[in-house]
Amino acid sequence: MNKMGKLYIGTNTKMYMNISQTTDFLTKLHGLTLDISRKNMELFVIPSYTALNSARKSVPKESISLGAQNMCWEDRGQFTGEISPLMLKEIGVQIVQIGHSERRLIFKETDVEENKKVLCALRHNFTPLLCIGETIEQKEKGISDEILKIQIKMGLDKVTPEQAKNIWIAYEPVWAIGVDGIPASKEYANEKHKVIKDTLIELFGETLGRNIPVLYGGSVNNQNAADLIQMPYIDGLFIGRSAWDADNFNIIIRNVLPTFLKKLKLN
Ligand SMILES: O=C[C@H](O)COP(=O)(O)O
Repeated sequence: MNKMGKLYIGTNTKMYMNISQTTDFLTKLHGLTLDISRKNMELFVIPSYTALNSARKSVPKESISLGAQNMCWEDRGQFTGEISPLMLKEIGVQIVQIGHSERRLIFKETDVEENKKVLCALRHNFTPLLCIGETIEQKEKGISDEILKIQIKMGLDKVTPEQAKNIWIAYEPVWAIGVDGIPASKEYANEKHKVIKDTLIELFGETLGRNIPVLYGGSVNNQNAADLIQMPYIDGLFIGRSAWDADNFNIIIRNVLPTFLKKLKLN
């Protein structure tokens, strides 16, 4: 577990919410969670690009951190259709999601490209949320651990220990994500989180490596959220569908937080 004592919990709204849906969602979520101290919780939402500017104005950044779903690794230039770090800076985005499996699989992004984005995000003082995870084929071949290690080592290539303090990792097994996903068992997820932590420790040393937050994502819901968070190597949850209704997200947060705080006390 990370030693920062914070529950990391957030959602990526993928390509589902327009501007008003996003601001309504954020405003409601902010109101519902006002009484929860942010000392113990980092709450974040990653909306569509078009909604980001209005989203930032709709809720205080101290309440809900905002992230972009992707970012170009160059500041400016001939990159039609891309969004630069400077454009995200202008809006006041804090997090940049990098390498979601939908980017890797549908848009054929590679570990080398994810690494360029990670380095660029760090250069601009964003928190890169690097997403990693094995496909079902890789799992069945028994190479999940190797895949995770490659995605971490390639994705974080040339990241200095100082920069590593600002990184978050999301472990999202591809077979667990979305409408056809099967949630990973808490034991399986915990085992893979340990592989990830061990790899981070190998790269950045015991203290730094251990303190990089590793979040689990993939069919998290009201039923499995608290079970997942009680596991020693799971620092947070990265949720899709179950978090897109603010009331439901609030229920998940309130289910998870006491379990997380209890785990903190035991450590
Ligand atoms: O970015 C979030 C993940 O893809 C998880 O989505 P899901 O909870 O709908 O499976």
